[in-house]
Amino acid sequence: MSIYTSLISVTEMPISVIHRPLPSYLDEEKVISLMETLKKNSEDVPPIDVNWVVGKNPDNNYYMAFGGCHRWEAHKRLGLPTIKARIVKSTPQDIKVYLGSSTPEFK
Ligand SMILES: Nc1ncnc2c1ncn2[C@@H]1O[C@H](COP(=O)(O)OP(=O)(O)OP(=O)(O)O)[C@@H](O)[C@H]1O
Repeated sequence: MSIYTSLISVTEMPISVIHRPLPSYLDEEKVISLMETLKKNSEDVPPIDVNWVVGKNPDNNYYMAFGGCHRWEAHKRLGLPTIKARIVKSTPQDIKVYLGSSTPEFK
């Protein structure tokens, strides 16, 4: 088994547990087009990347997404409860690349 299979997995995740700390800049036509694809051929829409950090307390799991803005918005507008996610096991240092000094404390 490759190391990657233990660190990365694709799953349907409840949208409500994923945090998106950065604002999305959206191309309206792309959002609408993605909504159509989700309705007709949802398998054509690949998973978004979700960074998973385990807190200092190992019971605390943090799920964060930085890209996939259009796919996220299309799911939200359709009222879908879950989104296909590629979960990437990450460290607070990985999150710092995106958030710098705004990186939260992972308790
Ligand atoms: N109707 C569609 N319009 C755009 N992309 C589509 C559509 N259907 C399937 N896709 C796929 O969905 C993915 C969209 O990725 P894309 O990088 O364009 O946007 P995003 O990642 O959701 O948003 P952003 O890049 O702004 O964070 C691509 O892999 C694309 O092939």
